[in-house]
Amino acid sequence: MHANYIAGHWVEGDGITRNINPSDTSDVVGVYTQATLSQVDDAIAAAEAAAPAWGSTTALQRADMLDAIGTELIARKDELGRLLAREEGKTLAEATGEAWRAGTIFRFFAAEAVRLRGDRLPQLRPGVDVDITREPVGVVGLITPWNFPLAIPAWKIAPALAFGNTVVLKPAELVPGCAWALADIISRHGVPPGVFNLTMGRGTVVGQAILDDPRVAAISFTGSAATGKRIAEAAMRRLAKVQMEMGGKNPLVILDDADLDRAVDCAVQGSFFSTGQRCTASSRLIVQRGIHDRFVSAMKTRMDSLRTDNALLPGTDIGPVVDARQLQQNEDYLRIGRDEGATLVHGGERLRRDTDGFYFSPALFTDCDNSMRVCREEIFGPVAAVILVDSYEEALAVANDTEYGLSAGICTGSLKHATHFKRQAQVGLVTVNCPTAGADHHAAFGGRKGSSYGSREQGTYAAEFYTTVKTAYTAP
Ligand SMILES: NC(=O)C1=CN([C@@H]2O[C@H](COP(=O)(O)OP(=O)(O)OC[C@H]3O[C@@H](n4cnc5c(N)ncnc54)[C@H](OP(=O)(O)O)[C@@H]3O)[C@@H](O)[C@H]2O)C=CC1
Ligand SMILES: O=C(O)CCC(=O)C(=O)O
Repeated sequence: MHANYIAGHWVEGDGITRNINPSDTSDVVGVYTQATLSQVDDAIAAAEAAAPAWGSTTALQRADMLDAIGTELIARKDELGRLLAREEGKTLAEATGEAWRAGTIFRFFAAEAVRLRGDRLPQLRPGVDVDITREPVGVVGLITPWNFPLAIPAWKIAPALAFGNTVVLKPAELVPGCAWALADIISRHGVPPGVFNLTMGRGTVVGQAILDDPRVAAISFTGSAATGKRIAEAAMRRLAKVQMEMGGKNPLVILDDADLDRAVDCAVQGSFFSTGQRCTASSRLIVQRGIHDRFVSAMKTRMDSLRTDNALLPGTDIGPVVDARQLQQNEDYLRIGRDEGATLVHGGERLRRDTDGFYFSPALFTDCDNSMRVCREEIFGPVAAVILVDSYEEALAVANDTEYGLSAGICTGSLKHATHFKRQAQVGLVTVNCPTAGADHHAAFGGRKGSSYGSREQGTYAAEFYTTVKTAYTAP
């Protein structure tokens, strides 16, 4: 049994989660405990008690610990990648890349800890100095989803600790293995008891208890828009600082002058890699008339060559869907799309493989209209909808006609259109001749409209959420 990590101790709760491999449902990755409400209370109390001392450590002390954690993650990327692929279903290559990415994130924030800057402003009143410094927020609650079980916890935990906060992490119940492995590594690199706590269990129980606790000063959440709204309401009720990264319905625009091979690469990677289970996935492919038929035909050819199979097998391009519920959701949207008049031109089938898993072939719809539900609602699976347009102007209008605003891409050879799109796309992340998915850890990550709320994650921008600004006037 894998236990929670609370106040520097491994503690068993009273329920269990069996972590099932979506590539092979007979494979139990591990058995994980679920925190009781009193254990969540203990974790928050420990984090609160540890906060003053941790906030007073030197930046170099914190940097050294984060660097050591990152170094271990990178050194063990193959083993951790295997664990991730087993519990979440990403291909081994993607999962190993994610383990490496988690390590580089810790190392990046190790350096950020010592780079945190303040300001000294000119005096306005004679003899009165004005300084601006950034201080830790206090106890932060981190609630994370299943689709990036190492990278997302890493990009929340690392800046939180770097800037002197203490942490209570609630990972998604579907993927406790990576969170537990991360806690195990953190516990062995000198982080004092109470500074980092892991409480596993259900969102509606453990997550809700963290959300509602007044000692938790800030909440960082990634997950669905529906849960995000509940998180926002709970945070607002008690005026907690909150940051939320939610869904997307991300457009990839393909203009007549695009390089066809590159456009197909971007679409296939963005729509189907990681089984389409990314908030940055390209789920709407907005294609200009002159290239439309060639693009659809080239997509079908490329999709024929994609192997959907066990995530651990070499040669697998697309792993399984994460669980039976998500598989059902994907299939429901295929039916909804067909009923609305879209044409399924490729994939969308449940597949049988040597092991019993949730296999679903990437699906491509054509003849889509942006008002259809498959073009408006996040499916969170390997399903892309092609929308035909006549001009760049129409493509931009369709791209922006969504309640979401996370990422948007354009494939074009035109500097004029690329430049205009970069400025006019109503999103937080815009790409030109690159997939809409796949963010770098040193750059700001987040969106607009219904996709995100609060300040940006990652890069130097993360300091905004994990610190609070203090202005000091001093007459020496
Ligand atoms: N944009 C994104 O990055 C993601 C979007 N999604 C979308 O969300 C759908 C459902 O996925 P799911 O994982 O259930 O997403 P959720 O939004 O339900 O879950 C995200 C996290 O929030 C937790 N949570 C759930 N309810 C509460 C609550 N009341 N209070 C506090 N925490 C809570 C979950 O816990 P637990 O699940 O352990 O109970 C999980 O840790 C997907 O089909 C997909 O459409 C999912 C993942 C990521
Ligand atoms: O595209 C990425 O690399 C990150 C995507 C992400 O954060 C998500 O899907 O939740």
